[in-house]
This record gives sequence, C-alpha cells and structure tokens, in this order.
Amino acid sequence: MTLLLACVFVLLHASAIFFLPAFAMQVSYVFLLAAPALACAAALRRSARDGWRHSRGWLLVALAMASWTLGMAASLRQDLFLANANAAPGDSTLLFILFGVPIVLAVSASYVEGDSVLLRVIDAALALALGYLFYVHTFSLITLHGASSMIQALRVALMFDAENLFLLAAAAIRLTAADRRGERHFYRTMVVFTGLYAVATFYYNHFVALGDHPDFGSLRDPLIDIAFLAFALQAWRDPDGRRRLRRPSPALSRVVRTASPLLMALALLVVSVVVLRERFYLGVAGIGVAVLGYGVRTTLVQLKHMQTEEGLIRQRHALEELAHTDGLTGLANRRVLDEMLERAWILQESASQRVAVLMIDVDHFKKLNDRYGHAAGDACLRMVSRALLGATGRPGDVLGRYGGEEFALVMFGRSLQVALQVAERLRAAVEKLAIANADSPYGIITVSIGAASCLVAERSLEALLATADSALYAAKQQGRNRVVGLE
Ligand SMILES: Nc1nc2c(ncn2[C@@H]2O[C@H](COP(=O)(O)OP(=O)(O)OP(=O)(O)O)[C@@H](O)[C@H]2O)c(=O)[nH]1
Repeated sequence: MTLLLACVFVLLHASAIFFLPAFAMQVSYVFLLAAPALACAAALRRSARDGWRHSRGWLLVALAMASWTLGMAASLRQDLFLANANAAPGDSTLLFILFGVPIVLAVSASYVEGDSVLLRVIDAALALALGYLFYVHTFSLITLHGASSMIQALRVALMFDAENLFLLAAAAIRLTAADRRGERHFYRTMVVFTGLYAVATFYYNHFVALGDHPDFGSLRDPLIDIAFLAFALQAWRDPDGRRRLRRPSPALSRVVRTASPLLMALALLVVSVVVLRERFYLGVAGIGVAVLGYGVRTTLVQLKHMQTEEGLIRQRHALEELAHTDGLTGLANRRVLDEMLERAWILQESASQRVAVLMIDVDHFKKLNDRYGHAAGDACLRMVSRALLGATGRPGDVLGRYGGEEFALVMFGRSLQVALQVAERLRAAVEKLAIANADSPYGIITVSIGAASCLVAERSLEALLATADSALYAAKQQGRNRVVGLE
C-alpha cells in the first residue's frame, strides 16, 4: 500500500510537470518539499515507535531531512521570490551539504550502556566543527547568490558527490556489522537512501542542473523524490520480526563498532585538508580538533574498559575466594581439602611423601542445637573453628570444614605419632573454650578426633580417609572427647 502511494506520488509529480508546463517549477517545488518532509516525518514516527531514548540515529536523520527540506525552501525563495537564476544559490547549497552532518554523526557514533556523556559531547563538537568547515568551504566557492562560474558550480557538484559516496560507504560498513534487528533496519534504510540519493544527485547535478536545465521544473525532477520516498517507505515499515536475522561474525561487529567513531574524525580531517588551501589556520585548527577529539574519545573509552576490567578481576577474585571458603567459619571448604589431597595422589611428586589426616567431629552437637538453638550452634562452630586454627601450628597444614559439624586437618610430611600430638593439642584447645553444652556428659563442647597417616605410594586416598573415619568412629565409641590414631 505504501509502495503504491509512493509510485502515485512520483507519477503525480511527473504528470503535474507535463500537464502544467507554465507552472512546472512551482509545481515541482511542492513535490520536492513534500518528499523530504515525508521522510522527516517517517523518521520521527520511527523514533517514537522505537522509543526516543533508543532511536538517536532516526532522530539525527530526521534532522538531516529537515535540513534538506529547508534547503529546498531556500532554493524556492531564490527562484520564485528573488528570481535568482543561479544553479547553486549559496544558502540552499549550504543546507543541502549540512544535511550530511547529522547523518555522519548517526553512522559514526557507537555507544554502549554506561558510556560517559562526554563521549556524546565530543561527537557533537566534531559534528559542529565539520558543519562549520563545510560552511566556510561552501562560501569560499560560492556567494549567497550562487556560483559565479561553471568551474565553481562543478566543484560544488563534486563536493556533493564525495559527501554522498562517503555517507553510502559509511552506512554500508555499519550494515555489514549490525547484529541487532533495529540496528539492521536503520542501516539498511540508510544504505537504500544514501545509494539512491548518491545516484540521483550525481545525475541531476551533472546532467540536469549543470546541463540543460538549471532550474527545477524538468521532467527529471521526480528522480529526486525516489530516494526520499524509499527512505520514508523503509522507515515506515516495522522490521520483519519473522525474517531470520543474519548475524555477522562477532569479531567483525566488534571491529566496526569500535572503529566507527573514526568516520567522523576522518570526515573532519578530509574537509580540514580541503579548507587548508583557502584558510590555512582554520584548516590546521580543523585537523587539530579531529585528532584531539578522536584522541580524547579513545582515551575515555580506554579508561572505561580499564575500569571494567579491574572490576571484573576484583569480582573474579571474590568469586574464587567464595568458591574456596566456607561461608560460616571462613575456613577452607571441603572442595579445597579434596582437591589438595587428590593432587598429592595424582601428581605423586614424592611417592615417599607422608600424608596425615585428622577428622575432627564436635560431640553431641545436635543436643547443643536443640537446647540453645541453631544460631548458638553456628556461633559455637565459629568459636571451635578459631580454636582449632589457633592450635594447628605449621603454615603448610590446611584446616577446613569438611561438612556440618565436622572439620579436617591435612598435614604433609607428618608421622602418625606427630599427627596424634597435633590432634591432642586441637582437642585440648576446644575443651579449653568451655562452651556450655548441658546435655553432653562433659557439660561443655568437646571434639573427637580420628587420625590416620600413610605414604602416598603405600595406600590409596580413599583408604587413608576410610582409616581416619574408622579412627574417629572408635573415638566416639570409646566415650568421645578423645583422640584415636590408626595406621
Ligand atoms: N547450627 C548448625 N548446626 C549444624 C550445621 N551443620 C550441621 N548441623 C547440625 O549438626 C548436627 C549433627 O548431628 P549428629 O550427626 O547427630 O552429630 P552429634 O549430635 O554431634 O553427635 P555425635 O557426632 O555422635 O557426637 C545436626 O543436628 C545438624 O543439623 C550448621 O552449619 N550450623
């Protein structure tokens, strides 16, 4: 339906020129004003539909379309009210060229969530500098009345060609790397528009305006409508949610998104170099702004990446810590103990190495929980763990919470005899705490400890743990609050 309306628009434009030759120019202006105005309206509607916050690109293009419409209005004023027969009057030419500035900004800007406002300010400043240099360059070629010679008019036309090709290339690059549906819709629309616009303006400027028909009102005017109507059509349509999204390679997406801010700096650099010839210092200033703007922008992005990286490293350390620590007591958790023991058997660094394990279990802990409550039980486990840690002695020994109210101490290079001495020290340390446990025969919290020791080469890890468990069971059987060792 919208395509049909667009065709009707072009046909009406052509028919009006054909059937009303006396008013061809006036009639043509109506259509040439309406086409970009429609494109502007379609871009604004798309922004409203996608949510204003997420449609910066559409808004910038709406601004560009408004600039083009104003350019056409200025041309109308020159032609109809000031009777200026010049093919490139200054004010309209400037507005036609400035229309490219918001589009360069739309295709070059690339932000991610949390980017600083300063980035947007820098991009806007670069865009303004670009607009100003365009202004200076345009009026170095022409006056408000227009180009004074054919050569100047040709240079203006070539300036348009270069600008259009640049916009087309930039939009195409962004389209190849766009990986979200809305983003693809925007850049596809821009490629269609900038492509048609480049072809139409090339033909019109070189062969119509600078050729046989400097004023509007020829049957070739509807050519110009097509790009704007195509844009309006594309922008009007919602992106097809059923169509499979062609995803570019993530590496390509990343490169294009990272490098796209360079487009704006590059455009400013090129225009500055062009301006350099007629306004040396202004050209140098333009180059300075481009280099400095891009440099500061890159530094800001780099800073943010470094902050993010530092945050991620901190988080990773915290997660690692969390994964290896028992939440209640702050001791190593069972995973650490298991991994450490397994490593000793897997690596077999020293087959003659001796490993001793103490299994430490709090006696009648259920009774403490039942009488004093779970919170008191937790507090008791924390006190017991601190007392055990304080009594372990050697730095290489690792004490951990093995589960519930059970702890384990792993020691390398210790005989069973030494392990039993350490175990006795641990038992006494807990007893010394004298934490009340009225339902225990001892009246206080005590621990039973099972000790076992072996050479890595001599026995399996499972056998060592089973021996330590048996020793602990024996300690419980013999009345608790004691140490039993088994070879
Ligand atoms: N407060 C608290 N209680 C725990 C925690 N983990 C395990 N428990 C409790 O510890 C108790 C262990 O009970 P049992 O296995 O019967 O052992 P026990 O009462 O110490 O008896 P013996 O070991 O035979 O002396 C259970 O009641 C568990 O609910 C914990 O993190 N906090």
